Amino acid sequence: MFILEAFELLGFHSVQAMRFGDLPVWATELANLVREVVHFSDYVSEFVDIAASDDGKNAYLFPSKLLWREPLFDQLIINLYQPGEGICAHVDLMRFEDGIAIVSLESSCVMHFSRVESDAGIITKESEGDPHKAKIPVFLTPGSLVLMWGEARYLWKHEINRKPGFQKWEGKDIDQKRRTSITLRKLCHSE
Ligand SMILES: O=C(O)CCC(=O)C(=O)O
Ligand SMILES: [Fe+2]
Repeated sequence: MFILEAFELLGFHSVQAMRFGDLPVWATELANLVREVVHFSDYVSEFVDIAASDDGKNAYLFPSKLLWREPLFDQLIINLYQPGEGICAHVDLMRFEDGIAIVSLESSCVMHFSRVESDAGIITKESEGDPHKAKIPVFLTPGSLVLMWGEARYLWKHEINRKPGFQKWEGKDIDQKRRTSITLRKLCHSE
């Protein structure tokens, strides 16, 4: 992928690059791909874990009012993490609208989700008796797409702790390499 090569040529290590407004052509293409994947998710629904809609009648990866907004995204962040580097638990800033996409590249990793509210109830077996500690692990391989909207965007924090001992999947340590992520969001515009 050319962005990664460009970073290498420039000798970047840990980097965060941000872009607002009109996205570069490749990012617009990426956003179109996200839209296409979601739109045609019916075809792959048996392979992916699709969240139920608010009314429970339909299932979708992104609600259609978000999917068909224009533009879908107008802000871009590229994060480049060296082995051991990650991102602390957070909810994305409220200046961004609902509906956030993250493309995860290079090193596989585990992203953990935890409830913002401590009294949210029991979430996993492990958390029984202590919902404050509930963390839901999500394994991201190169090319994984994370879509956050509704509860996942507002009521859950996400984090990637790549400090030694924290990146395990199925009992094994994940081999830590450089990781790059591309986050696509839409800024809230005052009416
Ligand atoms: O690197 C990631 O996958 C997460 C990035 C993120 O959460 C953010 O930029 O807000
Ligand atoms: Fe985030």
